[in-house]
Amino acid sequence: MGEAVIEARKVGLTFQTADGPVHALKDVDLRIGRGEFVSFIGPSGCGKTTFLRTIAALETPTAGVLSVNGMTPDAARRARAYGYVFQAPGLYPWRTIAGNVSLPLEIMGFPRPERQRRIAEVLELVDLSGFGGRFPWQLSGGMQQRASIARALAFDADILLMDEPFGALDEIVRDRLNEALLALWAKTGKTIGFVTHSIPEAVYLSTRIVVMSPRPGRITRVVDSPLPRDRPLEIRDSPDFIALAHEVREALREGHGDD
Ligand SMILES: Nc1ncnc2c1ncn2[C@@H]1O[C@H](COP(=O)(O)OP(=O)(O)OP(=O)(O)O)[C@@H](O)[C@H]1O
Repeated sequence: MGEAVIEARKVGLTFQTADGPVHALKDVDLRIGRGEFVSFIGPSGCGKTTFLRTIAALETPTAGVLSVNGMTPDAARRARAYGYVFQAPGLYPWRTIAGNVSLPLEIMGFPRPERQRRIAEVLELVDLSGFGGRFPWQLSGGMQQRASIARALAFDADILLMDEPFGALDEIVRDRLNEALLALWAKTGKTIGFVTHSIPEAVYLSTRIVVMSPRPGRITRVVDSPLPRDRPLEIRDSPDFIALAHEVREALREGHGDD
């Protein structure tokens, strides 16, 4: 593995709630190298979202050390080290697609010509050229999610964090977006952290799959993918793909067994 972009050492996070402490993460050790595509998979409540949020400085670990591009997550956030894609597209209905993509650039003070150049570039990357003038409600769910990916790409961060971005979409659309995401990853060389509930999605997309288990949320297995980086959708019928999916399923089952 190359240079570490994200490094977690014994990271823990305990939420103090009215019902007592909730151990959302415990002893999470992980090193993500530049250009990797790492998926996080596990049952509901195992801390996948919480871990992604700690990387993005949206939560603060209560134990251990976490670094992003060699900085604290908070310093990395201020240095615009990553784009974040949420489960729902979260586009402003009163802004056009181009206007939504433009928003982070406006906040960061990019001059108008630079904003226009970047908007055109990222809309092309997600195959939405020609839709910049439309409003979110004029687009399908899959197109809206592509627009939210464009917004996360607009300021060209090296890291893309995605929390179940395709969970709400039907399978055909999801397949297409999975293919598009791999193409984008190949083209941009970004480091991607991706949360999913779907074994086939994790296996199709990832160079490594991190299997997590709840109570307390922890990593129970990290599975390296032997699949080539160039992956047509048909690869899902190959013996290597099926064996890998089986391995991830077994790891999920073992994690459950410890409860
Ligand atoms: N702000 C919070 N306050 C208290 N508890 C929280 C908070 N955020 C998350 N939790 C708890 O931490 C645990 C991990 O939650 P998290 O959302 O990270 O799980 P997840 O694996 O992403 O689940 P899902 O797949 O359902 O999204 C859960 O028990 C959850 O209830």
